[in-house]
Amino acid sequence: MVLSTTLQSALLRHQRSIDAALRSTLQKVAGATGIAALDAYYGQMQYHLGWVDANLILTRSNPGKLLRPTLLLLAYEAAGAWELAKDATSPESYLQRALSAAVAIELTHNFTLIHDDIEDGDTERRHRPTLWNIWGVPQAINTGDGMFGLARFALWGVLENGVEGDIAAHLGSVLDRTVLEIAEGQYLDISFEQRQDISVSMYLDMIGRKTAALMRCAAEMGAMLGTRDQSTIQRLASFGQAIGIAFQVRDDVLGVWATSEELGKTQAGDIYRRKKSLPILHALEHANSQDLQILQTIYSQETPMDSEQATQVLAILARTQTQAYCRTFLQQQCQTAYEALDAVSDPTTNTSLSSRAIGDMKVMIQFVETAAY
Ligand SMILES: CC(C)=CCC/C(C)=C/COP(=O)(O)OP(=O)(O)O
Repeated sequence: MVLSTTLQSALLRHQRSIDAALRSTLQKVAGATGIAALDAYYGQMQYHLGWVDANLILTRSNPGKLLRPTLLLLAYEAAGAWELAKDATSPESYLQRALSAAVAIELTHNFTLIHDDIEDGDTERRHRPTLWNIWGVPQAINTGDGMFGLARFALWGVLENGVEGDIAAHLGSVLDRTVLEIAEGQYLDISFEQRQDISVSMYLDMIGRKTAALMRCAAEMGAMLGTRDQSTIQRLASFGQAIGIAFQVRDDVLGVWATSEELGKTQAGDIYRRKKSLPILHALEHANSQDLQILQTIYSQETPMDSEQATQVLAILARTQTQAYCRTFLQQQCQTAYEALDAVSDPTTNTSLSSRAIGDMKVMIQFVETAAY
């Protein structure tokens, strides 16, 4: 994903704190094992996170976007971390309350990616060999499991950082429920590959679980750490859900219509891969009988799609006005996200900290929205 400079600066603000908290969480657990034979186990986690190379040698780190934990910290600020910030001893010390939850979110995300790469048989992620590709499937499954355990373990760090017991327990239940939802989404996604009867609404439900649930969870957990006001928590959770769906649909739109320069990969790549993403599902629902037959024939073949077939598919997408549908849908999600944030903004009580966080979250929406024009 190529990020705009405004989005980059919004993401950058918390990147260093999240990165440091992630590293110290992993180091604490790895350092406590007492046996050198386990260094390579935690080394695999570090490899997946981009900190070391395949020989477990420190590498010039290219930290991921840390989008989800940043979302958690922004929701925390937006929801009322300012109350704590007022008494904070240093400008950033109020963040401490939320950092363990931010780490838990990022580790949860990465454990699902480790397992996803195995399930999809993907040999590369972020331009590097995947974990299973280097260390084999059994060890990669185990490292993914360990990272899930570490994510849950990390969350309880909130108890050492002033978070009340009832809130900590609730955070745990929201995170666990979300992992279940992500796995439900993944189940649906995999099962859809074998089916020809997937509707747009089934697809939207699936991405709501697989992709948006963790963004909603991040925003909801951040809000829960910042306030006890249920309507604020719900609004930020809705924002997370809407932007999560929008991120996925943006990906779907770019996967079909972005130019190669915009995408950095093959144009219409999702068509060539026969990916059942939103555009194709919309076209299947709206094509006339002749076009439907062409689509079904092309999509049921096992042989690689050639450029003539891809052109035919693109022509059907044009006849079904699928691009306009996707763009309108994307705009609607962005609108929902903006409205949720506006409902959180209260000019009479908001401080500069929460206004800045809301501003940064709006930058995220603007970034997603650009694919709608
Ligand atoms: C329970 C599990 C394993 C869930 C996987 C969740 C997930 C978001 C996978 C990545 O999705 P993707 O396949 O659409 O993205 P990518 O292109 O990054 O693989």
